[in-house]
Amino acid sequence: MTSVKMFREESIEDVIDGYSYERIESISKFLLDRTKQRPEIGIICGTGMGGLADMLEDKEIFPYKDIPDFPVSTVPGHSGRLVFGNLNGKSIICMQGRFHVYEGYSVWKCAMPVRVMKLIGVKTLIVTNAAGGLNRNFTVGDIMFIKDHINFPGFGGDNPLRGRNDDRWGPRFPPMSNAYDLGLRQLARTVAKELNLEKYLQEGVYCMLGGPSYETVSEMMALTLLGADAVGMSTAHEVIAARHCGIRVFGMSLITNICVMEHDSEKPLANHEEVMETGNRRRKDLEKLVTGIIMKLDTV
Ligand SMILES: O=P(O)(O)O[C@H]1O[C@H](CO)[C@@H](O)[C@H]1O
Ligand SMILES: Nc1nc2[nH]cnc2c(=O)[nH]1
Repeated sequence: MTSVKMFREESIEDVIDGYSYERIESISKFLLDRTKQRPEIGIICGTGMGGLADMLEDKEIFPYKDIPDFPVSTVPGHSGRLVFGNLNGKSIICMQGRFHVYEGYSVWKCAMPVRVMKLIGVKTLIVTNAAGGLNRNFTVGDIMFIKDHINFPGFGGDNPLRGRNDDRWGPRFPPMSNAYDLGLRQLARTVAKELNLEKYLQEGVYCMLGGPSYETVSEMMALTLLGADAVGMSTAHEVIAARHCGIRVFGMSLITNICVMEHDSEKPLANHEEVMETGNRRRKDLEKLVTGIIMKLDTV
């Protein structure tokens, strides 16, 4: 009996080249031929934060499964659609669902849509995620502006830029020490103040692990020693791809659960239902914050 393959198998060329420039160009052309939007702002929705795409007006929706050569989303809380639309007159492209390495995709494949955004014309990327709070001062529902990341898979060479470098995207060895734009963070802080959201605000370091298992107690303690304030399974690869091709980045984590750093504790364990529930509960404030930032983007 023959089995049905869901994914095109990766050839050795794929592994070395990732998605070639031309392959990504044809995906962006497919989209540009089918939308009237010409967005300069991109949004990636974290788990349970798909509402950020729902708030767009005049939506044009492309399910990932209908975009040639695009991966598909497999995680609850990630709808799997590219949504184009307007937010108070500004043209936006939004990934309502991202790709994670634990889904079985290569890290360069997970980051590939960021390059599609680049060829579509995106100049600023707003990246959001759900994350576990490691910092003792954090509370469930806090919003952490990301000032830096620790790309744990990258320590072992699992970097989205691995493989042949195409200079049309950016240099072989891009700096990453200013990945999260200071001006955008300052702008976001001003907007949060205006919206009375200051009490939820945190700023810190996001650590990306491969997942899908949540952390052991000893792993959480180790991450804290390394200087991480929040932990998740995404974002760093997208930000690296964005910075490599010159897109400026604002990132924020919704603290959906607090990491329990005691052995043999009887406190509830991390779970995806809590992660999605917190996303839903905090959705309105996140939407107001993102809208406010987008409205003032021209000022920085
Ligand atoms: O990072 P996002 O996609 O927001 O989701 C986070 O939440 C999921 C785990 O509950 C993981 O996918 C983790 O990365
Ligand atoms: N790795 C990890 N990812 C998360 N995503 C949301 N919460 C968590 C968490 O506690 N750990």
